[in-house]
Amino acid sequence: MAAAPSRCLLVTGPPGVGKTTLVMRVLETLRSSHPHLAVRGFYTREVRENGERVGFEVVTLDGRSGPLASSRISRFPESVRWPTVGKYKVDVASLESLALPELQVKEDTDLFIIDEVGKMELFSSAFFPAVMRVMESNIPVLATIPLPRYGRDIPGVARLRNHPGADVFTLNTGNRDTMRESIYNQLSRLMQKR
Ligand SMILES: Nc1ncnc2c1ncn2[C@@H]1O[C@H](COP(=O)(O)OP(=O)(O)OP(=O)(O)O)[C@@H](O)[C@H]1O
Repeated sequence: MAAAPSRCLLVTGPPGVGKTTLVMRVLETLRSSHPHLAVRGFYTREVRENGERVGFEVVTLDGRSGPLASSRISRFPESVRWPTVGKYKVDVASLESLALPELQVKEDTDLFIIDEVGKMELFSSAFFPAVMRVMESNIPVLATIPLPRYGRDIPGVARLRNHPGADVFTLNTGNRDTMRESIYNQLSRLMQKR
């Protein structure tokens, strides 16, 4: 008998390699082949003004969005010490209000999408425990994580990468289309069992 496919699929790769694009395309294909899937989760996308990246936002899979981080100082009162990543200040409360409800483990969910578990998201002390509960549930999950920098993972990310139930897919521009097919096939098998 073939081994059961892993239930936690983690996509990693250098910045801009196409992790979010892969996740969204896999989701679109899954939704057309399995129209009744209950998918929950979120993805993050850039916010651009006049061609310049000025921040990131969180978008839930049911279409709600809010800020994740911004380089526009005016959004952030000086009186508060905001966590920062590079030039961006991170709006942890906004992330939590959108992402945490999406990560609640409910048995009527067929698939979780978590894009991404990165430095900004991990400023929320509630975020990583919520991701771990998803990883340890019996519900399939497709998540993105950053590559280690200078050979070191962000601490929470290392736990996900080394999770016994996880398959890690490392993207580069040469393999991202075949990776997408493998990930789709693996998730499709998992969806048939649900
Ligand atoms: N398979 C692909 N073929 C052609 N272009 C692609 C492909 N995947 C992604 N791209 C393009 O590469 C750019 C970056 O893609 P994407 O945002 O998905 O990368 P990412 O790895 O999620 O980035 P980040 O590390 O910033 O989160 C986008 O402009 C996207 O259209």
